[in-house]
Amino acid sequence: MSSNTSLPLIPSPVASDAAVVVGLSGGLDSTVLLHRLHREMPRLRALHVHHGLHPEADVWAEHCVASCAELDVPLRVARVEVDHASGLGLEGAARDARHAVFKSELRDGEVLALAHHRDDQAETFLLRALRASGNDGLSAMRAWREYATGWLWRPLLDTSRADIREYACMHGLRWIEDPSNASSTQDRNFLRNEVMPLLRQRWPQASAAFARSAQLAAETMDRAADGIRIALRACRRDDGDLDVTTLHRLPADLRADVVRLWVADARLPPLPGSGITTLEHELLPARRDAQAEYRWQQARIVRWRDRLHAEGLHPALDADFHAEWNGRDPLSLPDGTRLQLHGAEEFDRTVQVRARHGGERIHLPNRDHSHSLKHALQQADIPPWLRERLPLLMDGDEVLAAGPLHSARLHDWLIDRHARLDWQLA
Ligand SMILES: Nc1ncnc2c1ncn2[C@@H]1O[C@H](COP(=O)(O)OP(=O)(O)OP(=O)(O)O)[C@@H](O)[C@H]1O
Repeated sequence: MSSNTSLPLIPSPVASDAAVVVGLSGGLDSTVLLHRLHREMPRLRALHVHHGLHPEADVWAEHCVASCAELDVPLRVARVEVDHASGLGLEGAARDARHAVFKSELRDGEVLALAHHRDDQAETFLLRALRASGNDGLSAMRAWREYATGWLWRPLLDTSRADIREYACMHGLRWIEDPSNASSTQDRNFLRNEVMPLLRQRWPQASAAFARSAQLAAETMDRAADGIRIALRACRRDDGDLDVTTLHRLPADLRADVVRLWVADARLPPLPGSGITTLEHELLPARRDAQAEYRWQQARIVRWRDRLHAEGLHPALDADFHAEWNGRDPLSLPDGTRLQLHGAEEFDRTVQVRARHGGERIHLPNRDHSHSLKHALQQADIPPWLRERLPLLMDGDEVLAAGPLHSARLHDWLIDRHARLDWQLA
């Protein structure tokens, strides 16, 4: 450590008098970060997300209250419900919930400071390398990047875990040990508890070396970014999807970089090596009418017609979901979809919103007979990733709408009133 009492900080991305919010878990790293920042940052506050998952969760929150009171730093404790059925695993769901809170709590221009350090960086680098990531993934975590309407800053990213611990002891700080860190079931804990100690026996600087490689990958990525971005611009359609024919014309190396940058722009996790292989061997050569996809870490790329589409996986609307709606106020569904009626006060009578069950029929405008909804959606060129998750607007057994597709009755009703029905999918 450079001095016994001070830890060097990576400079903040914005002016030193910017408002900073420390993400405070109550563990060693963020307790040290809070202590280290409190004298330096005149506008500092802390945010603790109470996940309510652990029997000791209240103790962690109380510890954060006490640490902040001691330093006279304002603290907000935000409680969240973690979605156990999200398919992300409990850790992943808690992380998602935490970031949702960070984003909603952050005010314009505020900087969120997280206590990731050099050993975290080394672990992230190794985890990405084990998924055969390219430079985007190997860049691991950035010391700062734009985040929500402000910034995310990792001031301790160049600092080792040992130095953080030494600082805490030196200043008599108290923190809470997370008991789940001791179990090596999780990949990251396995690296931390079993692999890294072994590597350090032979290469004492192993963590620093991996973190340095991450930084070199980030620099390579940044240098090449301009050329890749120009190629990406040529391949990207107005709706954000990639045009397969244009993409195919690029040399394979550049194509891989373009797809990785496109994925990064969509704020999805870095594409593993197997993603590029699947792209080359399955998605690009797929028949135009086939529907091929590649999934990784709660994200997917779908090939449909001449397009590649990338998105985070959305929890599907429950098959039993059912809501009554009079159209007066916007309706938010549990999967994040939002429905809004514009230009009319409300429907003549309450309608229902539910998931598709299959086998439904719809009577379209200017047609004599009803049609299978499945075929009607295909005919309307609605992409499969939307088709899968469009909820239905029903009047009893009659389908009034499936997303942008309207029945003759709803169509006439909206025209009469110069009204409009909007669906926003999350
Ligand atoms: N419950 C919490 N409330 C507020 N901030 C938290 C909380 N948990 C973690 N943080 C902040 O996030 C940082 C990273 O924590 P942790 O490594 O557990 O999270 P993560 O988001 O899963 O990280 P990773 O990106 O390494 O997977 C902590 O150092 C702390 O600053």
